[in-house]
Amino acid sequence: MKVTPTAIPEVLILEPRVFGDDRGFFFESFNERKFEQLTGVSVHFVQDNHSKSARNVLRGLHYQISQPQGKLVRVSAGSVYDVVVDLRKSSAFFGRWIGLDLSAENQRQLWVPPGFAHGFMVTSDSAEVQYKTTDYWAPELERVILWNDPDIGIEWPLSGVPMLSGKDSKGALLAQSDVFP
Ligand SMILES: Cc1cn([C@H]2C[C@H](O)[C@@H](COP(=O)(O)OP(=O)(O)O[C@H]3O[C@H](C)C(=O)[C@H](O)[C@H]3O)O2)c(=O)[nH]c1=O
Repeated sequence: MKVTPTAIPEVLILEPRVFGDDRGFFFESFNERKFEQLTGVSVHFVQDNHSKSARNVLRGLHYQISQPQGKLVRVSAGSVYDVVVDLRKSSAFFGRWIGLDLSAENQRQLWVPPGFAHGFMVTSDSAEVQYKTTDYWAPELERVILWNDPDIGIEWPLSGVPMLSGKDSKGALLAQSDVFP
C-alpha cells in the first residue's frame, strides 16, 4: 500500500497493492496493521457505509460537530470527485478544501481525519462509495455546509445543476457554522 499526503498533510491518499491475474483482481481494501504502520494513525472503525448514486448527485458537505467521524473512503463502482474541507480553527488550512478523483479504476482511498467536512459528486453514470467511520452516526450532531459556499470556493467538476438532498440544499455557510477548536 502506498500512502501520499495531500496539500493538507493529515489528509492522506492510500493506494492499495492490487494483484491482477487471468481471473480478475484481489486487494486488501483495509488492513489495520498496515494502515497504522504506513500512516502513523491508530484507528478503530465502528461503522461501514455504502451508498450508490447516479451521475451528478452531490452528497455533502457533512460532519458531526461532536463525536466527529474519521472516514476511510473508497469507490467500488464508477467515479466521484471527493472533497474535504478543513474545519479546525487552529489549523493553518482552516476553510481550505481538497478535491480528488476516487474511482473503481484508480482504487484510490482517502483518509479524512475527524475535523473535516466531507462530500462527493458523482462523475460516472452511477457510483458506489464505501467508507469506514471511526465513530457512530449521530444525526442530532450532524451539520451540513453548503456545497457551493463562495468563501470555500470548491471547484466541483459540474455538468449542470447537481442533484442534492433537501438537507444538503439547505446547508449553512462556513461563516455561520459550528467548527472545531
Ligand atoms: C450517514 C448515515 C445515514 N443513515 C440513513 C439516514 C437516511 O435515512 C439515509 C440517507 O442519509 P443521508 O442522506 O444523510 O446520506 P448521505 O447524504 O450519503 O450522507 C453521507 O454523505 C457524506 C458523503 C458523508 O461523508 C457522510 O458520511 C454521510 O453524511 O441513511 C444511516 O442510517 N446511517 C448513517 O451513518
